[in-house]
Amino acid sequence: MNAGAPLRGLYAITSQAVCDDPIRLDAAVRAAIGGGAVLLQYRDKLASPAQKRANAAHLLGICRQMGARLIVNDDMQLAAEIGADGVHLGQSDGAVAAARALLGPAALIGVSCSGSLDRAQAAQDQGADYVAFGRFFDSRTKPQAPQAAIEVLVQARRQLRLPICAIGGLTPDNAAPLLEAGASLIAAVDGVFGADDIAAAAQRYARLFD
Ligand SMILES: Cc1ncc(COP(=O)(O)OP(=O)(O)O)c(N)n1
Ligand SMILES: Cc1ncsc1CCOP(=O)(O)O
Ligand SMILES: [Mg+2]
Repeated sequence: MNAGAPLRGLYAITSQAVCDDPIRLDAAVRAAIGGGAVLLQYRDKLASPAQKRANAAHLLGICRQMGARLIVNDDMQLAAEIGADGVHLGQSDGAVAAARALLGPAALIGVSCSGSLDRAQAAQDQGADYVAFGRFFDSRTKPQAPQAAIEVLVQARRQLRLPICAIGGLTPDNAAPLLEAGASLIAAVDGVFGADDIAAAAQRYARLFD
């Protein structure tokens, strides 16, 4: 995916299990991008700062080689240090303005909005590049995340100009209505990285965008 290409397609987010083993991480991410993921998020809640830096830099190399873009979860400093394409910010991960000042005008800054249009409007006003809503379904990765209703996507599409990402329990079999409702990015952890055949799983999501 070229810098500046529309934010549309499969957004694969690393699972903790793949992050915990650098060799497995390499193979899994290559399979996900090979299968069609256009964005990769490095989400790793357990590694040491040094290991995270090494993993993130390694993933950036894979993304550059394979034509995907790398977003770092939570940590704008790490995104800046390795020259990632962007950062994903939840409610306690720092401000959009701070990330913009650190990462520059070309960086992709995503913001979690759960089910809140007000948060999404604020994120857009502050200069975010995409907003993420969810979880929409049961999620093995984050079962305690608050549930959002599909209708929020319809309203967000009407109200906002930013690309909309849907997340939370999304599979190739349940994601189509979310695209119809207004999402242009489908984010998945377990559906991609929990699959026996990661490339085939990614391909199934990617076909939703044909
Ligand atoms: C694409 C995308 N959407 C939402 C999230 C969740 O972010 P956050 O609320 O900060 O929770 P953690 O992922 O940090 O546990 C995300 N990471 N990516
Ligand atoms: C990080 C996050 N934020 C809301 S749901 C979720 C987890 C998504 O993972 P999965 O695709 O496995 O449900
Ligand atoms: Mg976060």
